[in-house]
Amino acid sequence: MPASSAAAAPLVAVTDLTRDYPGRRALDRVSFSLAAGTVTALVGPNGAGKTTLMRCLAALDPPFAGRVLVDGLDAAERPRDVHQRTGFLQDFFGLYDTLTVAQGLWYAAAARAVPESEIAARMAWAAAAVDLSDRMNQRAGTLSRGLRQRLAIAQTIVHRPRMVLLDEPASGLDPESRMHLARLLTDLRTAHGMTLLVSSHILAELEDYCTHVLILRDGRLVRHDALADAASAAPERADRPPGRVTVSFSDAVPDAARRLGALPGVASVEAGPAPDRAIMTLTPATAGREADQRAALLRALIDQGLPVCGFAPLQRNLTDVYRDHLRQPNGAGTPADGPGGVA
Ligand SMILES: Nc1ncnc2c1ncn2[C@@H]1O[C@H](COP(=O)(O)OP(=O)(O)OP(=O)(O)O)[C@@H](O)[C@H]1O
Repeated sequence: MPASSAAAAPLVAVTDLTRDYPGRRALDRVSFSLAAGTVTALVGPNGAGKTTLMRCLAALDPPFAGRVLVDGLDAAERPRDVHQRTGFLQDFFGLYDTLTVAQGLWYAAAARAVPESEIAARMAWAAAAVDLSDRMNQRAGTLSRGLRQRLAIAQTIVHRPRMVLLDEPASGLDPESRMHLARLLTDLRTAHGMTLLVSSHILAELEDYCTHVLILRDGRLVRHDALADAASAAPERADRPPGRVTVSFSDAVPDAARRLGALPGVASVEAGPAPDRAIMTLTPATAGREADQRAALLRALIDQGLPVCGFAPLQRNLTDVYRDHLRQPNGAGTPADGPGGVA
């Protein structure tokens, strides 16, 4: 269990959650918990069950079997209480086109039982969070696709929920708005203590703000880890991905690919992105000997008289972790509730 999640009490506890649609099992005995104050990337191929899981957590769909607890409340028994603690941005969200931004925010806050005396302050906060403060009087139906998305996010968080579920929140946003969204989600966690579950097919984007990753495949949970642990814990198997290092030189190195490729322990060399930089893929090392292998390579670079000014192992990122799991038969990775799981 990652140390980072050990101390915090779980805000969400899911046990053996199973959900069927006619003729199809969408979730199959899914168990995990989300520590308060974490941001979890929910990833998996199309049809893996991500939206179904979010709907069950949001107490919109009752489980066929199993249990969902949010803040200690059973979602099947107390759905309205769970609604008040939850903000859910669905992938196909609806807005009332004839309402202005302010009216939409007021309606969302009132529907989530925010006391009337607090609604104006919450509306101002949510509008500022998504950079819509100057459009309070514009009708939703006249907003662009990206602005509608931002309004929907503001409506999702206006009641300051403890748990926020966002299904593809970045779709339709321009690059600047996506960066803004990443900052907002980080802020919701760090400044407001919210717990977030975010699905997206753009893994690089999730990496900017997620602390954990949860991988679903065919309705089953195949991995749930703290992101740093998931990225460093390559599974012990024959096709374990080799290590990579990035090396910078203070001057361009002539004939770099040949010279670097001839060094001991180097399997291949990618030039660039600049002429004074290279990415080197190492030959497979015995588990636990990767650091020795890198030390030997650094010594060899210096012995060759190469002007090394930077040398760093390339971290495996979320994309690598995900690709790893897709390569395994039936997507079987570290069991979600095994040693690598998050409690
Ligand atoms: N209303 C429904 N009736 C029948 N089957 C459904 C229904 N909703 C979802 N399913 C099926 O349940 C499975 C899980 O669907 P879900 O929408 O949860 O997947 P997802 O991971 O969110 O997919 P995507 O990435 O494409 O949005 C899929 O096989 C889907 O076809």
